[in-house]
Amino acid sequence: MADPSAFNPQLLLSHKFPETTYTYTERDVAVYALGVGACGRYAIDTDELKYVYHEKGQQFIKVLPTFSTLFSLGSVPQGKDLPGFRFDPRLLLHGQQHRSIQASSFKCHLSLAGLHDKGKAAVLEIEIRSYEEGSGELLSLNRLSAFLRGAGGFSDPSQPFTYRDYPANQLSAIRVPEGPPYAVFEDCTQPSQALLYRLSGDYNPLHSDPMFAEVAGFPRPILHGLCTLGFAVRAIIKRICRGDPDIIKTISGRFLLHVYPGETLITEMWLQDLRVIYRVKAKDRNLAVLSGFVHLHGLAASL
Ligand SMILES: CCCCCCC/C=C/C(=O)SCCNC(=O)CCNC(=O)[C@H](O)C(C)(C)COP(=O)(O)OP(=O)(O)OC[C@H]1O[C@@H](n2cnc3c(N)ncnc32)[C@H](O)[C@@H]1OP(=O)(O)O
Repeated sequence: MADPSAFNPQLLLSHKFPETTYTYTERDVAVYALGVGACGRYAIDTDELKYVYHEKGQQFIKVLPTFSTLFSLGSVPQGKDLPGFRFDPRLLLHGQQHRSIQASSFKCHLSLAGLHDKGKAAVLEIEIRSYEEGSGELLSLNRLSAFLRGAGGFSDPSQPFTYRDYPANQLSAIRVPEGPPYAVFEDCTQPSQALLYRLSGDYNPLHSDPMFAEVAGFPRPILHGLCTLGFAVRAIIKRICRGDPDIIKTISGRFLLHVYPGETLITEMWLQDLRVIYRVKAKDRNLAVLSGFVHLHGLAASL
């Protein structure tokens, strides 16, 4: 449990994060796509080759919509306490992710979007708004929740501390429909998936170091949550968007259970107007590992 005397809500809520810049190249885009399994089963997959190769040159490759989730990770204070709030970074798990957006250099503004005392854990929400340099146009909004095991219990249990600065209808916990899914897609992660994904910038040893993973409570390194999310959204682009990534508008997901690199993932999809509810299961364990929803700009012509 957290030490309640270390908790200072005023200090925490008034904390200003430094502005950061995120810059990327076509190479980063392609490395990311490979990291989330694009062309993993079939190197000349016509739906996916465009994320890593274009016959006219690399500047023409397509950017996966989940690429923008990377803007958040470079700028969040991983492995550090925040002013007025203490936690053990080794016990941190990515809990949720929400993003709405595409350009090559951004200014990223971080802010604290929420903090909740769940007793056994604290849920810390961080919002990252990415703006185009020069015009200042808002290009992407990411909100991530970190589930900080062992950092709860910092407030009065009869009135646990809870703070959120965004509308409740943006929360991603979702009820999966009872009926059969509209579409299903099965894909294999590789045993080396996390080692490849980390090259996109998330070097947390939880995903690569067996000793670190053990301290965090896992028999071996686990997959990055955002890698699993990348697999899920690729499945939706394939099955619902008929290969067109630009149809994706917003993405939300809650990480329900860890995934081991090498596991086969089954993504089930339910279509409700312009919303896709999805659930990802680890096939061999038959357990749900991620669920959420995606909003679409429209439906693919062939649906
Ligand atoms: C400073 C921020 C830096 C962030 C950097 C991100 C670095 C990335 C790391 C990773 O990628 S880790 C790998 C991906 N994540 C995972 O594998 C996590 C998978 N999920 C789980 O293991 C579990 O769901 C959990 C998060 C351990 C929670 O399970 P548990 O059984 O302990 O919780 P519950 O008893 O069900 O719920 C308690 C309480 O918390 C709320 N809650 C539950 N899950 C989440 C979640 N995923 N996100 C946010 N909140 C969650 C839940 O609603 C309960 O609240 P109440 O309903 O009681 O109010």
